[in-house]
Amino acid sequence: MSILDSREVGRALSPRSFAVAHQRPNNSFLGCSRITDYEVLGKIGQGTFGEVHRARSKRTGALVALKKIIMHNEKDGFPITALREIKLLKLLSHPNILKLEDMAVEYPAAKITDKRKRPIMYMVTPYMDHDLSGLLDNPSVHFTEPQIKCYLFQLLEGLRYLHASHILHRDMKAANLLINNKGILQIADFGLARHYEGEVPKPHQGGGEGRRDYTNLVVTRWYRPPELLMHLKRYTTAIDMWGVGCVFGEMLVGKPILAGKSDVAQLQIIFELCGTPTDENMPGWRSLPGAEGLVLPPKPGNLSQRFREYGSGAISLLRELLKLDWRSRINAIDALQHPYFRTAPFPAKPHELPSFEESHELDRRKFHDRRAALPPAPKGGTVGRGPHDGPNDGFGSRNGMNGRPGGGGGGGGGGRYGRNSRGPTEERIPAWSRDRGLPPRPPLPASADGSGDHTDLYRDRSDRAGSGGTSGTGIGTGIGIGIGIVTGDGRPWWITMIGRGRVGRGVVAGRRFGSGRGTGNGTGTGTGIESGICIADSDCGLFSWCSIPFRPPAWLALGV
Ligand SMILES: Nc1ncnc2c1ncn2[C@@H]1O[C@H](COP(=O)(O)OP(=O)(O)OP(=O)(O)O)[C@@H](O)[C@H]1O
Repeated sequence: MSILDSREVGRALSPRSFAVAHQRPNNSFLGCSRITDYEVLGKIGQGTFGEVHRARSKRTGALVALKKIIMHNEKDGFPITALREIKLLKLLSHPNILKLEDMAVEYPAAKITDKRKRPIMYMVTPYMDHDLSGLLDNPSVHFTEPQIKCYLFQLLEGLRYLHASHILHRDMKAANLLINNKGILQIADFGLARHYEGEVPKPHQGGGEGRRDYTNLVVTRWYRPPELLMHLKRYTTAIDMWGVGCVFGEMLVGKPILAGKSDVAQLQIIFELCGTPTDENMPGWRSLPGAEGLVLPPKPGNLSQRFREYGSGAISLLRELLKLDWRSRINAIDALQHPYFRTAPFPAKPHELPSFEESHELDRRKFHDRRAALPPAPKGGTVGRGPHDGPNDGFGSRNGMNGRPGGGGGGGGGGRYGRNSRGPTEERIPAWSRDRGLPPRPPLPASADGSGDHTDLYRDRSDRAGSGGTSGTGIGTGIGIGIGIVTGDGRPWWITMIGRGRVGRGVVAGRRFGSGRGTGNGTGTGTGIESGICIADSDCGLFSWCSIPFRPPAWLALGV
């Protein structure tokens, strides 16, 4: 059965079969390069994750973005959230999803004085000229309706693909939507994404019912739907659709439409816009844990009033996206069919859109002073902006590239990929919010609460924080020998290595040598030897699996 067939019947694929069914073409992922294969041109983002740099591939001349994976505490090993982001991105292939093209490794300097022992890994993606949040902050940029429709349509196309592929993004927001000067929009930042085990959305059926519990500590507050704010754990793809509604409204008015300063305030302003919950517009809301003690006199929302200047089509779609009832909230399939896209003015074609001055989170600072009315900065201070990265700085002075001045700037400790600079319930403000007043991400849970979301990010982070549980992730160097199966067309092709490791399956980067021979279109055997670094997720068992392409130059593969 093809992946499409399985989507149609809505069967929840296991993560492994999902991965197998989504295997990207071999030539779409370079493998693992050295950082010196790229010429670093400058920093474009500094978030909680660390840094994003603009760079040029010395091999192809193409502009790329390098996202550094920070390891705040080397003992914790390679962040599991980064592992998941890499694994998911490597599997996905859609024009509206940011493509992971390569991984780049920066090895520590040989000098004895260099305390850094571990290599630094960078995710390599195509360079995009803007993120939507930065673009909206640029006072010289004014979106037209055809332009908004064009971006929104692409966003929905990307999300339809993600949801049909059983993936929840869980951090839908303007800052995570990248746009280039060819008018293409791509969904980025899969650090909170995860495999979704419920049924995939079907036409005219909204988001449907959830099948299992996940943590509700996801989604940046201003884009967080009411069911999450009221602690629903059995949520669905509808949580991303709420975020689309917030982004749509933001494109219309030019700034975030639901900028709550606390979770309680967030619910309040949602109810002002969408009306207070009732048994009709949000069935079952009273039994949500977060609804306890809420006394809400029925009150209609002011959405039509607030958005009246944008016309009935926009209001109607916005209303569908911002439905309090997550079960009947419109899904991406139906949103793409909404009359809004079929009435004049029609969506622009991407190539018709104007190009703009680059707008990234660091560029945003230059717009700050020019901006008349910024939304107020949310509470929370700059928590999460942890200590200096120290040995994990990257682009070390030995290669003379980019030269982060004296290691200054803090490197964004304690972000999604780290944990040590904020308390378990603290929230933090990403770097970009300093300029635009964007909200903190969800707080870490006080404890792993056994919600059943065993593979969840926060759950894993709290495990790593020492509450027991698994032994964490690891990174190590080693050499391995494996035998495996070769599939292909008679020529050496793929071999799946099974090797014993200190850590479980995960990212393996290094040089591999091997040989194998397939029989026709069937299978065969092969042997191989690998050396390099292995970054893995220790809750996955003792054995490491890696598929090794023998066709150069791809010699990195992610285990699934
Ligand atoms: N491929 C890219 N091209 C251009 N800019 C990029 C690219 N990837 C990321 N950026 C810039 O870096 C910023 C942060 O990237 P990303 O969202 O992936 O990291 P993050 O750690 O998840 O950030 P945060 O947690 O602070 O939202 C983006 O908002 C964008 O401005």
